[in-house]
Amino acid sequence: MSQLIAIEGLDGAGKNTLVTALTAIWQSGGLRVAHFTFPRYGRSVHADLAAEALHGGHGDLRESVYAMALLFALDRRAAHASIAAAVADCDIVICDRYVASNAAYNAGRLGQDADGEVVTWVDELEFGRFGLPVPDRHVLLGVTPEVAMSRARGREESAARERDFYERDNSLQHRVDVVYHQLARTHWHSPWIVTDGADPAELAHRLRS
Ligand SMILES: Nc1ncnc2c1ncn2[C@@H]1O[C@H](COP(=O)(O)OP(=O)(O)O)[C@@H](O)[C@H]1O
Ligand SMILES: Cc1cn([C@H]2C[C@H](O)[C@@H](COP(=O)(O)OP(=O)(O)O)O2)c(=O)[nH]c1=O
Repeated sequence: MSQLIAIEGLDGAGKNTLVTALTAIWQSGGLRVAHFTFPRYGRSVHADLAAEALHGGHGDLRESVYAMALLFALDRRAAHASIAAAVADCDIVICDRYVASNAAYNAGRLGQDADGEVVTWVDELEFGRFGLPVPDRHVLLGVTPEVAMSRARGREESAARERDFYERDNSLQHRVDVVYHQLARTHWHSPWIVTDGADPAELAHRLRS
């Protein structure tokens, strides 16, 4: 039976690295794996507008928490059919960021907890109104904000990839971290595993068991 898995964590936590490792492990075991990365930059106008806003474009767009959240949600809505097709075709569909990113970042921005208003709004919009599939499992790559921010800084220097408005905001990263751990503790929508990502082989096995 197909499994939908969401990998969550702060900017620079190592999600992309972990998703690549998990995908390789499962594929080498003969499993059919599909992978999505949100935001879908270059493929979704909503994702591109959000990225441009996070780098200073589009006036005061980024000041609006709900407008930014809506752009990220519309990006996922446009991927709905592709996700459903992947779930039908593959053994595992893994998402590098998914709906919980919108919950954690926007609760963090508003200083709310995981049981606050904006998390309920994201839930009702994306899983309710848009009908996006609920992940079978969530993984929180729960390295500390200090580790994640130092990796994001390292990436900025080595890959000439400028950090955006959220990545530069240390206190936002700390608040998002708190909400992510609240979502994980309460197993928001499905069981959550919190990991430091150091042993992808063990995690790959655990996610299949
Ligand atoms: N386990 C790890 N230990 C040390 N560095 C790591 C680890 N995982 C990722 N990195 C590095 O940290 C940076 C951010 O990793 P990345 O996977 O792009 O994070 P994310 O997708 O969460 O933003 C990259 O430069 C990557 O090489
Ligand atoms: C997918 C998603 C991302 N975000 C935030 C998290 C990140 O700080 C920011 C950009 O996403 P990110 O994955 O960090 O993209 P990149 O590092 O490749 O630019 O958007 C949301 O607030 N909601 C969402 O639904």
